[in-house]
Amino acid sequence: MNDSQSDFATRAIHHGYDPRQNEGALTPPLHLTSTFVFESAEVGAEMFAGERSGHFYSRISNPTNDLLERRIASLEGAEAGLALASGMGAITSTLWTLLAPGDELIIDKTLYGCTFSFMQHGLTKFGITVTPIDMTEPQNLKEAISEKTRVIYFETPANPNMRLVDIEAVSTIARSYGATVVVDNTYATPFLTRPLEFGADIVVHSATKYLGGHGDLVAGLVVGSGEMVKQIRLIGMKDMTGAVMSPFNAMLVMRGIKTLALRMDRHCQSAMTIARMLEEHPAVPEVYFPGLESFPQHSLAQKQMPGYGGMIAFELHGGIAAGRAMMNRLTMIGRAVSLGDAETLIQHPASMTHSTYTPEERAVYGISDGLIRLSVGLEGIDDILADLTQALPPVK
Ligand SMILES: CSC/C=C(/NCc1c(COP(=O)(O)O)cnc(C)c1O)C(=O)O
Repeated sequence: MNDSQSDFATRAIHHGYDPRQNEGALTPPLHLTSTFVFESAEVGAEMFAGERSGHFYSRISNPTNDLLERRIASLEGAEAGLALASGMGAITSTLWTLLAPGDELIIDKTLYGCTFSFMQHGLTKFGITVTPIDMTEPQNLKEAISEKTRVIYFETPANPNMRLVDIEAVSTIARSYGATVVVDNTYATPFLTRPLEFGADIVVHSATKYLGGHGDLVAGLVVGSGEMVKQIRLIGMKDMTGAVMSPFNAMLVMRGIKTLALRMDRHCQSAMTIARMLEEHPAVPEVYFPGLESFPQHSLAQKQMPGYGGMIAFELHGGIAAGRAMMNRLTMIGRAVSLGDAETLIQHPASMTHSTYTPEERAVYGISDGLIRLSVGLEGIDDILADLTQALPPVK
């Protein structure tokens, strides 16, 4: 861990909380309350009118959630944050706030399945033009963007095929048209990439993944400018989706974030080792991992995510039949969707997380039928390697 990462680790544990202001309690209090009592009727009216700050109903704000929001904002280098019920809650609350009929949303062609479905099969029903492009080539954005473009959205690395988007290049183009850049930073986390530092406007997370880090919650987060986050809170979350995070989950996400730096270091180390093993294995023709010199965007990875993360995608000779057989031979690694957990997990995007894409869409959007996705966990690296090696087709 370098100095800035050390500072990151400290803020992940301490930012925004002082035990001396909480009767010495080492950990923040959990405010399991739906509503808050007004000291007078007038104060209640002032709060609803936005003339007085404070909490009055947990669908709008809650003190436990508030601390998580300030902490994730600090880690992402943002003015403000917002806690939501799920990653999809974060994404939908954000886009319902930013978009209106007649607007255009330009997306990268590879997104998490439900995100793609919300956009391509959802927003389009409400008069919003959704334009998928290969955003790994900024020139494609220059050709696609127009005065109607309101939002540009992508994941980097993309779930599931690991493609990277040059945040700085895309943000520069977007800014010249006044379009808002929204980056889903679930795969990298702010430990590796802080998109706002490269010019993005908003970051969304499935906190279900690395931030919670223990497979025991579903949650989402948004960070951005104070004004932008206020709009997403009061329009998108409060009124359009209602996708609020329970204070209990906020407490669990804050507990997860305390060890994020440690866990990401280990995820990165183990994934690098496993990616190299897969690259050498004769049964594996393709491995997609930003840390490999053979990765097409390796130099962009070095600029944008110096630790390369814990996610790997690969293919086997023999396609999905060989992939399924391999997955079914695993004994420790779990056959499960989701990612970023202590447990190593493996799954088949085409029939699982990305089954919302039609086969034709998958072919266009870079999700091959044989692709396998691996979320490298925190088990002993020798045990992960041993399980993978015994499950892969034997080396003749
Ligand atoms: C049913 S598949 C399990 C979920 C998976 N992904 C979720 C996800 C979301 C949405 O986040 P939630 O709403 O917290 O699940 C947003 N953004 C990204 C990059 C994601 O990967 C998955 O296994 O790829």
